[in-house]
Amino acid sequence: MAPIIQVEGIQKQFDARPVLHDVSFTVNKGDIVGLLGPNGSGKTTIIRLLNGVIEATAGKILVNNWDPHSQGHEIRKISGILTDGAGLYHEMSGVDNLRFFGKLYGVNDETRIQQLLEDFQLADHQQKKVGTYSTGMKRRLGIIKAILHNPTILFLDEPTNGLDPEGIQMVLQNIHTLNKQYGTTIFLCSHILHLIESVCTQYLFLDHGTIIESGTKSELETKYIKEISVKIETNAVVNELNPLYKVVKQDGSYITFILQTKEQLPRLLEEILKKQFWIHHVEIQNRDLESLYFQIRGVKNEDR
Ligand SMILES: Nc1ncnc2c1ncn2[C@@H]1O[C@H](COP(=O)(O)OP(=O)(O)OP(=O)(O)O)[C@@H](O)[C@H]1O
Repeated sequence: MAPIIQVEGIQKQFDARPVLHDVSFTVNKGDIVGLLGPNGSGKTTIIRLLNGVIEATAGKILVNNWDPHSQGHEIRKISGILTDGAGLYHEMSGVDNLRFFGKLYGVNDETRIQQLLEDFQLADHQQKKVGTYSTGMKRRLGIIKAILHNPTILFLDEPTNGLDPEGIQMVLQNIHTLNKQYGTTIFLCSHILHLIESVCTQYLFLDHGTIIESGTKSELETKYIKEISVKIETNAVVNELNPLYKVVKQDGSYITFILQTKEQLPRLLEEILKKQFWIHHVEIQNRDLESLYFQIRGVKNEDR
């Protein structure tokens, strides 16, 4: 896949205070990239740099082969962006906001506007002033505004902030559909790791203004997760199992094992069943994105 975002040796200072140091990464067309990092690590700053809202102190950025600083208007034509305030006009109704931004993007498609209002369950509220909307409603309208012109690249800064579980599902579903149907490249940052885990294909880990790690979940798992912690609901008698499977906890019918490789898991399950014990539930505990996040940050902090 061809790269659509190329970032090389970016530095950014605000009032001589360095915020980003030597940030480099590439995003390929059609990827859904999650930029992860603690508060203040520079995620929003990166999104603003990619859109040409602010200028880098040093380094090179290309978005669809355009320089965001001198060709930001080109980038904005093919991209959608959702940021904290969403840039909505509070004195205007929801639908008028969309008509206004639609015109700016050259999209005068009332059918599309109405369809998106339906999809994000805002159709009944479209005539109300945006100032009267709840946080979640503003967020959903902001997302419609960002995707109205069917962008090639979508930048989402904390897209699920302020949304209820239904709203979160709506947004994640839409991200997925856009990517699958149109091959939209999506660059998002979020703190809610278990939510973005279901949509992202690649991750960038940012810490103190530096990308400390990147890759697919499977690449990162292979690199960082050395042991697998698995919790099994079973009536197995531990002494009757191969001692290779280390038991770290037993709580009623829940036994937690530590395995050295993922290949050991089917063997362990097979052994339990062969010995005529039952298994009701199996849960791998340390292979989720959150575990990876802490593992990576821990390892990198030790290296410092
Ligand atoms: N316009 C600005 N002027 C001065 N400092 C700024 C400006 N914008 C951001 N910063 C500083 O840059 C650092 C990175 O901010 P940024 O908003 O990019 O972090 P973030 O990772 O998005 O944080 P959060 O998770 O809290 O949204 C912070 O210390 C912030 O205070």
